[in-house]
Amino acid sequence: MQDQIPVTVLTGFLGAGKTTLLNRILTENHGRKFAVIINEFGETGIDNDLVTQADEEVFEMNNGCICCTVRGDLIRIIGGLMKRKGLDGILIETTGLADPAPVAQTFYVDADVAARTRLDAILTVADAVNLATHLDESHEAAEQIAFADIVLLNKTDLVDAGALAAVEARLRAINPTAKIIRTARCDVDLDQVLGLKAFELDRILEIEPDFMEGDHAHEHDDGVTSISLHSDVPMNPDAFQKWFSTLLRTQGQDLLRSKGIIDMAGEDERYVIQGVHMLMDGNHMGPWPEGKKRETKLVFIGRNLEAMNLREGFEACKAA
Ligand SMILES: Nc1nc2c(ncn2[C@@H]2O[C@H](COP(=O)(O)OP(=O)(O)OP(=O)(O)O)[C@@H](O)[C@H]2O)c(=O)[nH]1
Repeated sequence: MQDQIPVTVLTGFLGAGKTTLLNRILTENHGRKFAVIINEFGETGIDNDLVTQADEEVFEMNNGCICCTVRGDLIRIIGGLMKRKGLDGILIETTGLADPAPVAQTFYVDADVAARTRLDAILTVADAVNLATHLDESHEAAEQIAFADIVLLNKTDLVDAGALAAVEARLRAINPTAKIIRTARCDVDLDQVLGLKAFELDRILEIEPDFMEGDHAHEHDDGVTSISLHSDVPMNPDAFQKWFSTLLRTQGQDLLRSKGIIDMAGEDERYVIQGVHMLMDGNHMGPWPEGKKRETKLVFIGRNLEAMNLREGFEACKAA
């Protein structure tokens, strides 16, 4: 029998810090070789560009939610990876809106995948600032916590001790057994999150008795949609910053997540913009990769997006 490759499923609500953790894992000097599979919500993939391109191969799946339509793709990608030599592990980053159960199920119900891989742990990143709201508004957020073997209670730098204790109590009420690790920017020792042999089928069967029975029907929060915007014309930096920050300030409740790679007129480097509700981050990310054309890609995920005139606002930011 060949060694089974350990698989870590990395989940957590939109903007919690999954890509931040992934980058930490990929850049640490551990000498291990991982393959990374990323599933994003929204037709334009941004995370692939935001993940530090170490030696790892990154597979993107953008044409549907990993827990529904793309399971076939997932099985195919894993099937291809099985043929590789020297792979130490597979990391799967799910969309922030995924229910992790069907993803975990893939490692049991598909015979080939089950023979060659071992689900090591479901690792959930929780946003200490927004978790309570997400739990109130989205059942996926609760499922991500319920199924976790490990929870990184992240963004501890943004909340005070009382708020942190309250959110941890809420986590505990949903999942009494997961190990909870408090982090800022997912600063965790990798031995605490990888190679744990933490996933236990019995515990999952207690939460979801029909886990092993083929396709697992589940519903998504229909109110959440995404809009992807694209431009080959550079953006006017002042106009863009003003539009984006006003948007987050006024619509941040409904804008669950926004992120983009922006081609700012007159600037040599790529500009990465990130929003989680009203909080915004913007940074230069180095020069455009050789052979890659300069272009702007921006994705918004949230509720009531149609009413925000996103396309019109974006068009108005183009440099003349
Ligand atoms: N202040 C603070 N910001 C953080 C922390 N962790 C992540 N961020 C920021 O939060 C934003 C979202 O982080 P990501 O790692 O992209 O989150 P994600 O879960 O991958 O997001 P999606 O995949 O889009 O759902 C980025 O701007 C990060 O820099 C943290 O602990 N503290």
